[in-house]
Amino acid sequence: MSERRGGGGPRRDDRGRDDRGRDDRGRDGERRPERRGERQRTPARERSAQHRSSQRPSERARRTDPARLTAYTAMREIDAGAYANLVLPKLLRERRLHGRDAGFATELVYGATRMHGLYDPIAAIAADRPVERIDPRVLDTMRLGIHQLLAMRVPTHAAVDETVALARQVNGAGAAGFVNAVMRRVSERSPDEWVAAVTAGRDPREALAVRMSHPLWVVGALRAALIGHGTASSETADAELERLLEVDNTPAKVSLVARPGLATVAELVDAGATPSSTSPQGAVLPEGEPGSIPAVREGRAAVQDEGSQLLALALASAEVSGAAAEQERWLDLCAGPGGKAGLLAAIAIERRIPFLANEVNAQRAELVRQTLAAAEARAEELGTTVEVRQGDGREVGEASPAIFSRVLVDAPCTGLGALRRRPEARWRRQPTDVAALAGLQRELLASAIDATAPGGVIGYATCSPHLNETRFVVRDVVKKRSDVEVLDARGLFRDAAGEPLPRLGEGPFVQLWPHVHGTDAMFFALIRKL
Ligand SMILES: C[S@@+](CC[C@H](N)C(=O)[O-])C[C@H]1O[C@@H](n2cnc3c(N)ncnc32)[C@H](O)[C@@H]1O
Repeated sequence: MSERRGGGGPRRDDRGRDDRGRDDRGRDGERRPERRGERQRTPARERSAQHRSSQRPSERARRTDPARLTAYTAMREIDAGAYANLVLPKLLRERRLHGRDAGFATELVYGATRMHGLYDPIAAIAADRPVERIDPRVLDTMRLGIHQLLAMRVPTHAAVDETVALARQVNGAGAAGFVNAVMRRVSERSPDEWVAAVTAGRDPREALAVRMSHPLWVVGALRAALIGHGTASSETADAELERLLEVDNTPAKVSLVARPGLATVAELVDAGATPSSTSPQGAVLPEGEPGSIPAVREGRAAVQDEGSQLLALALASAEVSGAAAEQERWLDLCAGPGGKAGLLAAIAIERRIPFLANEVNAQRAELVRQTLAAAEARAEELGTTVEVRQGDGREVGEASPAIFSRVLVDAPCTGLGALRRRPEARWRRQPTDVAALAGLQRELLASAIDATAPGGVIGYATCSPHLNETRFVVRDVVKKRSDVEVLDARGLFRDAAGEPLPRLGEGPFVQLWPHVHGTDAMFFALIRKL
């Protein structure tokens, strides 16, 4: 699209650039005021000034509120590659937005980012042009407006007026007229009518992908995973898939873990959390900032998905025998940023077992050090060790063969099991990523097996249920070796009351699901070294 501004001076497209490609906008894309005397008024500027004076002052001065402006800035940064969960809290802090304003901006950014697979076709119909022909900045404004109109309880007039005010402020007056027309058209139909309009004529899988705002390849991969892990049959897969996609579009609750020996669930409950029914070490924070809880601030507790807690607890409770049992030593091969290492290290320390966390990336290794600081201090008190090492996990098996009793490989993966936490992730991942990670995942698992002492156990985990990152990796690595056996891991997954967790798949592996267990879709395989 090129919504040109009129007049004979430098023409500006709706990217805010003039004919010479100069950008006259600040970080928000907001127009910077010209310095006094910087430029003479051209006839066109004169006309524009006359036009402004015929506008109602309320219209002329109309600026949107800080929450919407912050949401727009976050959307632009996400478009440039930022992560929503990092950029938004930073902007909220910088702009001192708290409470309801912060909540509103968060809902706008997360909702508009997550749902633009549905909103873009709606925008295309309302704008009467493909979204590829709408400037990305203007499209972000529209996505925020459509989310308010179709998914939030913002009154229609406020959603339209505020979106137009935002467009005028950040996209320019020409674009604001265009946004106004699109918002009015969107407001003429109900959400259901829009879904019917954008899915008409599509095959059922594609219609589901658009309605649930997921890339088609992700929908296909998740359906295959539901069947391949034994969670659904081909008859029940579609209903199950729909529930899964719905939960992917629902903000995840804030789960906390009390690291054993450092904090207790009771301490988290005293701070306002409720005990988790899923994890014996877990609690759920209904509202408020986790960072305001002393145990979290001090690294004795942390924010952690209950699925991650369950698999760390499962690895810690698996039986080891032989040489591995004689001298226990634990390894987390791919530890960054340290969530599971934090829980495993705390358990190891209580049992006076040395713990090593390995991570290839220097920055992430530093995060692991920070995460384990409280555990390290406790280890010193109890005369044991917690170490962090930066290095390639693929080399550990050869460098330190057969010395660890329990090894976790929480492999780098596509993260398709944690889409509800990362609104932009579904749009960034590509089917080629799965193949690109395949070799690394196999090499890391093989190295972990080499590093494990006879009688020891290896836990292979991913936060993706994709069959190529889970079952097929384990199958391929195990079939090449005669020194391992796959164990049935299901019995090790127990809820907070100690009862077996239901619906873990057909075994021997465990596949957790957000719509079944309320956790991320974590995969876990338990392998014994013979
Ligand atoms: C899924 S994350 C691990 C998450 C972590 N276990 C936690 O709970 O916080 C995978 C990690 O593997 C690391 N990684 C990637 N390639 C690696 C390699 N060759 N050796 C060791 N770590 C690697 C990544 O940098 C990333 O930090």
